[in-house]
Amino acid sequence: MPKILIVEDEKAISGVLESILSDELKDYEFVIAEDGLEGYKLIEKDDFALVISDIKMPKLNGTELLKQALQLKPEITFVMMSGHADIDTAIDSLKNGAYDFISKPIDINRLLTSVKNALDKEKLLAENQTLQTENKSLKKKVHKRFTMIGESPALKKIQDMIEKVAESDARVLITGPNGAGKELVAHALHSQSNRSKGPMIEVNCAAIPSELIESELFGHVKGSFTGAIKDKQGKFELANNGTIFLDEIGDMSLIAQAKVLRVLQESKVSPVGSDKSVRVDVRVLAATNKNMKEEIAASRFREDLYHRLSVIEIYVPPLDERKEDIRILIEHFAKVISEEHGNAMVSFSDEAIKDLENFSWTGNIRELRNVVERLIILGSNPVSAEDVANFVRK
Ligand SMILES: Nc1ncnc2c1ncn2[C@@H]1O[C@H](COP(=O)(O)OP(=O)(O)OP(=O)(O)O)[C@@H](O)[C@H]1O
Repeated sequence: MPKILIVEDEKAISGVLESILSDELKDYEFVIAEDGLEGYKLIEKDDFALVISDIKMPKLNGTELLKQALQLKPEITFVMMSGHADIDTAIDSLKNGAYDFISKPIDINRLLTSVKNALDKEKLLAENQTLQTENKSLKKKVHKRFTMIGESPALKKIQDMIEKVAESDARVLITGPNGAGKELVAHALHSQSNRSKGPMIEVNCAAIPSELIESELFGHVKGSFTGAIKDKQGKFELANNGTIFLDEIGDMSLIAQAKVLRVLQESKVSPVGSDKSVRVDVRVLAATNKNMKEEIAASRFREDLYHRLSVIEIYVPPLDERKEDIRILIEHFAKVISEEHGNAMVSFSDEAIKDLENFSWTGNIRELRNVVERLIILGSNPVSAEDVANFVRK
C-alpha cells in the first residue's frame, strides 16, 4: 500500500489530519513523524507517495527537510503547512520544489484538494516513468530483432548500399527469396534515415483482399461502403513523415497497382468515398520475392509502377549463396533463442555447424532460425552432429 508521511510536531494537529485524510484516502497508509529529523530518517528508509510537512518544527525545520529530502529523492512530492507568520518561508518552499503550501488554521477542503492533486501528479509521474522504461526496453528489443548478422561479401554489399541510400528519400525495391532478410533491409533503411523518428508502417500486400486494399492504404469515410461504420485513416496517412513498407508488392492486384501509382505520382491520397485529397510525405520501400521482369512480361505487374518503385534495387541473395554467414548466424540465433527461453546459453559443436553448412537452405535464414530453435529444444548442450542427424531432416 502506498504511504503518506505527515511531519508535524503538534500531536493534536497530526492526529486530526490523519483521521480526516485516512477517511478520504482509503488506499494509503499514514505515517507520522514528530519533527523534521524523524521525518528525514523515515524518508531515507521508505518511499512515500506524498509528504505533508509543517514548517516550524524542532530539530530540523520543514524548509530544511524539504531541501535535504529532495536531494536524496528528487521525485518526492511535498505539501507544506505554515502559520501566518511564516507565509514568506512557505512561498520560498515552492521555489525550492514543494508542490503546494497550505496556511494554518487549515481549511480542510483546501487541504484535500491540494493533497489529491499532488497524488494525481505523483501517479502521472510514476506512470510516465514506467512508460519511458517500457519504451526504452521495447526499442532495444526491436533493435535487436532487426540486427543484420553476417560477414559475407554479399551482406557487406547490402550494408554498404543501405548506408548510401538510407538518408536519401529514394524509393527502394528489395528483391530476393522468402526468408532471406528483405524485411530486415527495409527496417535498416528506415532506422538509418532522417525519418527514423517518424513511423514505419508495414503493409503485407499479399494478405489483404483486393477489394479492401484501397481502404487499407488510403482510408475511407464513414458510410462509403457497407461496414464502413466510421472514418478510418489509411496506411499512407499513418506513415506521414515516415516510411511505408509495401511487402509482397508483386502480389498486389492490377487495380490496386493503378491506385498506388497515382499516389506516387501526386504525393496525395484520397480516402475511399471522399472527394478531398490529403497531401502525404512518405518514403516508399517495397519488397518482393517475384521476378519482376517476368511479372511485367506476363502483364501481372505494371511496368510504370515497377520503374517508380525501383529507383534503387537491393537484391538479398539466398543463404545458399553466402554459406560463410551460416556459422555466425547459428551462434547469433543460439544466443538469442537461449535468452528467449530463459535457459543457459546453448552452443553448437564444430561438426554440427559443418553439417548444417552443407545443407541446402531453401527457406533461407527463416528456416535456419527454426532449425536452431528445434535443436536447442531437442538436442544436447553442446548440440552435436548426432543431434543434427536425428532432428534435421534434409
Ligand atoms: N542477416 C540476418 N541476420 C539476422 N537475422 C536475419 C538476417 N536475415 C534474416 N534474418 C531473420 O530471418 C527471418 C526472415 O527474415 P525476413 O522476414 O526479413 O525475410 P524476408 O525476405 O522479408 O521474408 P519473406 O519474403 O518471407 O517475407 C527473420 O526472423 C529475420 O529476423
